[in-house]
Amino acid sequence: MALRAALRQKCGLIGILSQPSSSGSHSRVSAVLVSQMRNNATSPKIKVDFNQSTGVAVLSMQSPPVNSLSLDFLTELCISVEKLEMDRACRGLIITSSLPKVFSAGLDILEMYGKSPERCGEFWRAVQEMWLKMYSSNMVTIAAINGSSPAGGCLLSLTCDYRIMSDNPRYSIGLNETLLGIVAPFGTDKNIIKNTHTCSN
Ligand SMILES: CC/C=C\C/C=C\CCC/C=C/CC(=O)SCCNC(=O)CCNC(=O)[C@H](O)C(C)(C)COP(=O)(O)OP(=O)(O)OC[C@H]1O[C@@H](n2cnc3c(N)ncnc32)[C@H](O)[C@@H]1OP(=O)(O)O
Repeated sequence: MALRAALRQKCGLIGILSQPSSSGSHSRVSAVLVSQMRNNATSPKIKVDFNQSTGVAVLSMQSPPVNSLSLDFLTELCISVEKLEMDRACRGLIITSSLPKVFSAGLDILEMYGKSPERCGEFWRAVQEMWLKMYSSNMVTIAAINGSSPAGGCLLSLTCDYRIMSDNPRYSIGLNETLLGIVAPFGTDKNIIKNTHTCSN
C-alpha cells in the first residue's frame, strides 16, 4: 500500500521532473543515448528486464568482479535509466546486483588514480549525473541490496526511494569513503539507516 501511495505521489510529479534541465547537465548522457539508440547497441554491464504487465523494471548490475562505478558503467547506468524514463509504461524500477555477495563496491578506484584532470572531471560529472538522475527519477525506485554496498554503492542506494537489504552479517553498507580521504558533501547521508529495511536472504 505504501509503495502504491508513493507511486501515485511520484506520478503526480512526472510533469515537473521530466522538464528539460536548463543547466544542460544531462546533455552528455543524452548524446550517448541518442547515438546508442541509433546503433541499437546493448549494454553488457547492465541488464534490464521490464515487465509490461506490472510496469516494473528490474535493472541488474552485472559488471564483475564488484560492480564498481567506472565512467563506462555510470554512463550505461544513466542510459538505461533514461531509456526507462522515456517509456511511460514504466512506473517502478528495482536496482539490484546479479553478482554474488556484492551490490556495488562504489566508485571505481582505478578512475581516481593516474588519470588526467579532464578525465577526472568527466568521471566526477558522471557520478553527479548518476545520483541526480536517480534521485529525481519520475519512477518509484527501490534498491534491492543483495550484497555489500560501501561508499558509492551506498550512495546509489540512497538515491532510491526505498532500500531493502539482505539480512546477512557478511554484507556491509555505509559511507566509508572517508577512509580513502573522500568526503561526502553535507547532507548525502541523511537517509542511510532510517530508510534501510532488511529481509531474509
Ligand atoms: C560530485 C559528487 C557529488 C556528490 C557525491 C556524493 C557523495 C559521495 C559519496 C560517495 C563517494 C564514494 C567514493 C567511493 O566510492 S571510493 C570506493 C570505495 N569503495 C571501497 O572502498 C570498496 C572496497 N572494496 C571492498 O570493500 C570489497 O572489494 C567488497 C566488499 C566490495 C567485495 O569484497 P570481495 O572479497 O568479494 O572482493 P575483493 O577480493 O575485495 O575484490 C575483488 C576485486 O575487485 C576489486 N575492487 C574492489 N573494490 C573496488 C573498487 N571500488 N574499484 C575498483 N576495483 C575494486 C579488487 O581490487 C579486486 O580486484 P583484483 O585484486 O581481483 O584484481
